[in-house]
Amino acid sequence: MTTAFGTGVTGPDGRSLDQVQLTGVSARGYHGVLPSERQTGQEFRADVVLYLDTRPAAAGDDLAQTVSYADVAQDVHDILAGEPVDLVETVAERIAAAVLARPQVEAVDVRVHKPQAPIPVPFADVEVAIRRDRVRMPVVAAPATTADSADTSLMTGPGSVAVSADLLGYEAEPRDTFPASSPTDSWNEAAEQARSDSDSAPFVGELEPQDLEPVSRPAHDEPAPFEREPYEPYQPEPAEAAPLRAEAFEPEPLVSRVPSSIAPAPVGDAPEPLPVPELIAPEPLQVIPAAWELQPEASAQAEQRDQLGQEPTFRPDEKFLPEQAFEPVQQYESVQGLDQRRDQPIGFEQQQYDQFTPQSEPAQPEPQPFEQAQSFDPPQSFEQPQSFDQPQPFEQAGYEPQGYEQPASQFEQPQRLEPQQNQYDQLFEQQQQYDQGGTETTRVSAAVPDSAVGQPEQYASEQYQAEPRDRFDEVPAGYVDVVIAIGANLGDPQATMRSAVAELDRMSGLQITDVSPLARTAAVGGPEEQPDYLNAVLLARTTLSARGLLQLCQEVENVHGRTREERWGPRTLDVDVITYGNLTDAAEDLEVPHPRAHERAFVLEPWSQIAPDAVLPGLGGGPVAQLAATAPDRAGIRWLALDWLTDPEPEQGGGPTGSNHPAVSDDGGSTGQDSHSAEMPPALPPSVPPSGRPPVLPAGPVVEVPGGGHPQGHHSGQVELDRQPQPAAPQQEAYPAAPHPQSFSSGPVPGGGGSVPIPQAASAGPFGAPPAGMPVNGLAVPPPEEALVPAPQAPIAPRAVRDTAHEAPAHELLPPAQSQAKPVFAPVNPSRQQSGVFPPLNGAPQEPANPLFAPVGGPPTGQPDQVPNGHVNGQPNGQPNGQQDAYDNDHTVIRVPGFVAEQRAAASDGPIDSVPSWVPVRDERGRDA
Ligand SMILES: Nc1ncnc2c1ncn2[C@@H]1O[C@H](COP(=O)(O)OP(=O)(O)OP(=O)(O)O)[C@@H](O)[C@H]1O
Ligand SMILES: Nc1nc2c(c(=O)[nH]1)N=C(CO)CN2
Repeated sequence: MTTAFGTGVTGPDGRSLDQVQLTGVSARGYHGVLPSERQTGQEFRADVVLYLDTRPAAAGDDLAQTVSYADVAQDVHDILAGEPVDLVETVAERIAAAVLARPQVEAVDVRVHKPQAPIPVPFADVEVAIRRDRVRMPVVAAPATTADSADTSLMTGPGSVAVSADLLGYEAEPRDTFPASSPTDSWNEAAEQARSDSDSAPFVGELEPQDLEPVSRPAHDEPAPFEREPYEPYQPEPAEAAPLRAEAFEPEPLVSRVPSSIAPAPVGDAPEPLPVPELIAPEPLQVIPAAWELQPEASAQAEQRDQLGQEPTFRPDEKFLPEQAFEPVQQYESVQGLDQRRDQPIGFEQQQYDQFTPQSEPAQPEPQPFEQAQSFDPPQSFEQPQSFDQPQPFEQAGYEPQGYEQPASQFEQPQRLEPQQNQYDQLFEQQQQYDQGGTETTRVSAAVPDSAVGQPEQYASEQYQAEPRDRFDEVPAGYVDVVIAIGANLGDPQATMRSAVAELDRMSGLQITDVSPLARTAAVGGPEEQPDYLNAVLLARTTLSARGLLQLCQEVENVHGRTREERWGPRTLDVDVITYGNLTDAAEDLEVPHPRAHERAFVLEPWSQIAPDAVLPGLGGGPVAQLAATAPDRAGIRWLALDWLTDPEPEQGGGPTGSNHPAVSDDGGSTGQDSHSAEMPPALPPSVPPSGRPPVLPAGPVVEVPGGGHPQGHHSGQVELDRQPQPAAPQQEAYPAAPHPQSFSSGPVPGGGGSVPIPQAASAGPFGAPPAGMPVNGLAVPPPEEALVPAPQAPIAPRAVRDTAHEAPAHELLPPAQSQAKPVFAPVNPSRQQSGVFPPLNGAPQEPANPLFAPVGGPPTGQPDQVPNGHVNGQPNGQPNGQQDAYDNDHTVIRVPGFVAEQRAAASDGPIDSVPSWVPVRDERGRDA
C-alpha cells in the first residue's frame, strides 16, 4: 500500500505524530533524462510533511527540539536546484534523506512536482510522492544539508541516513560545492543530543567528512553532459533480503525496526562497499509467502475452499510490496452474509471487526463453519461491486509507474473484472486525482515489484486484519458520533432509502440516532440527464472503526444493487460517510470528512435540518447550516419531506404515485431506468430487530408540535424519536463527539430541527410499514394518521435559506426541462390537499388558483409560471414528445413568494394514504424571504 500523502504516521508510542508541513518550495532544476532538460532546466516544486513529536519543542519553546522549517526549505530548494539526476524519484528520495538526517524526524512525506515535464500531450502535473521513515529509509543519501553542515555527527542520530549514504555508495558533496545554510547553535545542541541518543542506538554508524568523497556539481549555466550520475542505488545483500515477512508485517514500533538489509554497520565498523547497479533498486522482494503460511485461519479457509471446490479469491491485478500489503481489501460478504449477520446478537459484528486488531499470538487453525468461509469467499456468481469499490493499489491510486506494464494475462480474470467496471476504475482514479487538490496529477511510484503480482487477495486481507494500517482502522474505545449521507435516484429511491436506514440501524456497532427529512434534489455532477435524487442524512454513533463503517455502508449499497458505471452516475443507493467524530484524515479508500461534503447542499441541507448547529470539521468545513445556504447546488434542493419514514407506503405496484416501483418519469411511466431496476436484487426480506437490541417498549405516537415539526422554523416543532433509553455509552477519546448535536434520545432538537423516526422494516413486507403502534428499534410507530405531519400553516423561510441571498433563480440551476424521470413520491392523503398550500411568508394564505398548481406569489402576472420540473402553469413545458408530466396528475406545485414547494395532491390513479409534509426550502427567486 502506498500511504496517502500527509496522512497520519504513528509514533513509537502508538500515537499519531505531529506534522510540520512545508508546501510549494520551488526552484529551477536540471533533472531529467533528456538533454534538453539538463540544458535548460525547468520548474520543480516540492511539498514536505515532517512527522515528529513537537511537544518537547513546544514545552521549552525551543527551536533546537524541533526542526527549523526554514532549514528544511533551504535543503529542499537546494536539492531541487542542485545536482541534476535523471529521475524525479531520485529527487524525492534525496529530499527525504535530507529531512530524515534530522534525528527528530520520524518519518517524512515528500511530493515532488514536475509540471513542465516533457510530455507531448496536455497534462497538469507529474508528481512523485513518497513516504520514508526509520524503517523504510531512503535509498539514496542526503547531500550535505543544513542539518549536518554544523557537525556531521548530527547524522548519527537514531536511524540517521547519513551512514547509509556510504553504504549505498553515494558520494556526498563537499559543503563548499553544495550550498547549505549556516548551522545554528541550536543545531549544535541538537547534535549533542543526537550523539547522546546514539548511545542507545548501537546500529548507528558515524561518518566523518573525510569518509565522503566529494563530487562536483555542474553549474546550472554549464549543464552537465547527458550521462548517468554517479548515484548508486541501494543493493540489498541477498542474505538479508529474505526475511521479508518479518520486516514487512511485524507490527513493531516504528523506530525500533530498521531493515537489517539497510541497517548501518555498528559504530566503528568500516562499511562494506556494495555493488552498485545503475538505478535505484526496489525494496528487496523475495518469494511472498502464501496467505495460509502467514495466517493459520487463512490456511483453514483455504483448505475449506479446497474441500468445497471453491476457488480462492484472487485479486489478480494487485501488486504487493511488503509495506503495501496493508491495502484494505474488503472482507467480502455476500448478501447472504449480510442477512446472516443481521440476525446475529449484538457484538457479532464487533467480533468480525475485532479480527482487525493486532493479535499477539496467531490463532490456532480451526476449521471454520461454512457460513464464515462464505464471508471471505462469495460465490463466483455473485458479483461483488465491492471488488471495484476499493481502490486498487497502484492502478486506482495512480501509483502505477509510467510505462509499467503487466502482461495482460495477469490482469484478466473475466469473472471478476468486466470492462465496464475497469472503466469505472479509471474514472475512479481520475476522481481521486481530482481530489488531490483539484488538479489532475499523474503520480509515479518508485518501484513495483513484479513478484508482487497475482498474490491471493487473502494475503492482503489477512494482513489488513493483522495490523491496523492507519487511523481508519482504529477501533474506538467508545462510541463515535458519525454522520452518514444516503441518496438514491434509481429504482424505488424512497423505499430503498427507508430500507437502508433500517438496515444500517440494525447493524450492531452502529446506531442511528437521528434521521433528516428527505430532500428531493437535482442531480449534481455526472451525466446531464439523470433523475432527481432523494437525499437524507443520518446521525449515528458507532463503535466501528472508520473503515469498518465504510465497509458497512458499502455492504448496504451492494445489497441494493449498487453498481458503478460512471462517476456520479445514477445509482440505486449511495451511502457515504460524511464525518467520523472529528477525525480528519485521508487514505486511498476513505476520506473523512467526505471531501465534497462541504459543497453539497444535498448533504448539508438535510443535515442542518436535524443538527442546526452542526459544524463540519476539516478543511472547507464550518457551520453546516451556513455551508448549506451557500452551497453551489443549494437551488437544486426542491423540497423536503418530514414523514418519509413513518408514512405508510402504498401497496406495491400502486401506479405512479406509489413508491414501490421504479423511478417514475414525468409522464408517469417508467423511466429508462426500469431495466436497471429490473436487475436489482430482490428487496431484503422483512426481518426482525437483532436479538441483541434492547427490548423496545411501546411508546406514544410521534409527536408533532404545532407548526408541523419542520425544523425550518415555519414549523416550530419537532418529531420526537421516542426511543428506549440506552445505556450510556462511553465516548472514546481519540475522536471526541462531533460538534453537532446528536442527542441519542431525540428530545427537542435545538433550533426546532425536525427528526424523522427511524423506519420499521420489521413486519409489513419488504418496505411496508409495520402495524400501527408496533415499536421497532426503539421507536414508537404511530398509527398512520397520527404519524401525519400537518402541512405547515405559516411557513417562514428555512433558517439556512433566510440567511442566504441566492442570486440565481432556482430553475436556472435545475436540470433541463426534458428531464425524463422523477423519483418516487411519497403517498398523499387527500384530506391534506388544501393544507398543502403554503401561504406567502408575510401575508395571508392564498388559495390556489387551480387545484393542481397553486401559484401563490410567483412571477408577475402575465409571465409563465415556470416550475422546476418544466411546467408552465400546469402544462408540460418542454417535455419531449409532448409527454404529460406526472406532476399534472398528482402533484400540486405550491408557490410562495420566493419559495417553491411541491406537494402531492390527490391523484386519480393511485392509492392515497397519507400526506408527507413537503415543505418549501428554496428561495426560488434568489431573494431573502
Ligand atoms: N467518506 C467517504 N465515504 C464513502 N466513500 C468514500 C469516502 N471517502 C472515500 N471514499 C471512497 O470513494 C469510493 C467511491 O465512492 P462512491 O462510488 O460512493 O462515490 P460517489 O458517491 O459516486 O461519489 P462521491 O464520493 O463524490 O460521493 C468508495 O469506494 C470509497 O472507497
Ligand atoms: N443531488 C444529488 N447529486 C449527487 C448525489 C446525490 O446524492 N444527490 N451524489 C453524487 C455522488 O455521491 C453525485 N451527485
